[in-house]
Amino acid sequence: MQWTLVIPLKPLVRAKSRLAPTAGDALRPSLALAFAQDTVAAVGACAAVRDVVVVTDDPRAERELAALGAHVVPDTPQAGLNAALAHGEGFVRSGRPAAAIAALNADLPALRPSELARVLASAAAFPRAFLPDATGIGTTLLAAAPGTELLPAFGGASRARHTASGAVELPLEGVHSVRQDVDTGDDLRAALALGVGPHTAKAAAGLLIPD
Ligand SMILES: Nc1nc2c(ncn2[C@@H]2O[C@H](COP(=O)(O)OP(=O)(O)OP(=O)(O)O)[C@@H](O)[C@H]2O)c(=O)[nH]1
Ligand SMILES: C=C(OP(=O)(O)O)C(=O)O
Repeated sequence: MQWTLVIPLKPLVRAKSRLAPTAGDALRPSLALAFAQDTVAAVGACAAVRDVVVVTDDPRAERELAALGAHVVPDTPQAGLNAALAHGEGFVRSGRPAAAIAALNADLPALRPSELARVLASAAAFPRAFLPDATGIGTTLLAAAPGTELLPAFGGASRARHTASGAVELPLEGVHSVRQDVDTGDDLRAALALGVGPHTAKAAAGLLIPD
């Protein structure tokens, strides 16, 4: 099965607010963009991915992510992450009603194409499936097979919400790079230890991240 990935991204000035103590307001937008660039580049290099749709209103992100091959769709006037994902899903399925769709966070700077391919291959066995984040509280990926609505319920404790909504939690080991989202300084340290992509490596080079 070939997948269309839908990746939501907030305007960069508002993104990654929980990284303020680590990055400060001057660096944070560039760091958020770097995470998204490394995420989109890894997704584009995954053999199981047909195409990538980014939902964002940010002009700088639009330019940089389109240069990596993403199709960029403006956000919906309806606020919030789940509205943005439903909007991206609607855009994709208005052209290809039978598309297999997976929503993926834009803050996965250590993402490896081979691990994403394993997750998507496993998701293909279910109508709706998801992968919990590294903390075990949230979600990094939610997949919907052809003919199934995505019904995204991201934000905060979304693992429990996705389970309650009937999505199957993928019981995978060894896919750390797909689970390691970066919200805090500790998350960034964990992602750097896994090995981040070139954009994040450059953007994070000047940061002092205590052990
Ligand atoms: N298009 C779009 N993307 C969103 C929106 N809200 C959150 N996102 C994206 O959804 C993913 C997870 O978001 P969060 O972790 O809640 O937000 P964040 O900006 O990454 O971090 P915080 O500011 O620390 O909450 C990230 O890729 C965000 O950029 C929204 O309203 N529209
Ligand atoms: C959006 C989510 O996560 P966070 O807010 O922790 O990035 C989520 O896990 O559903």
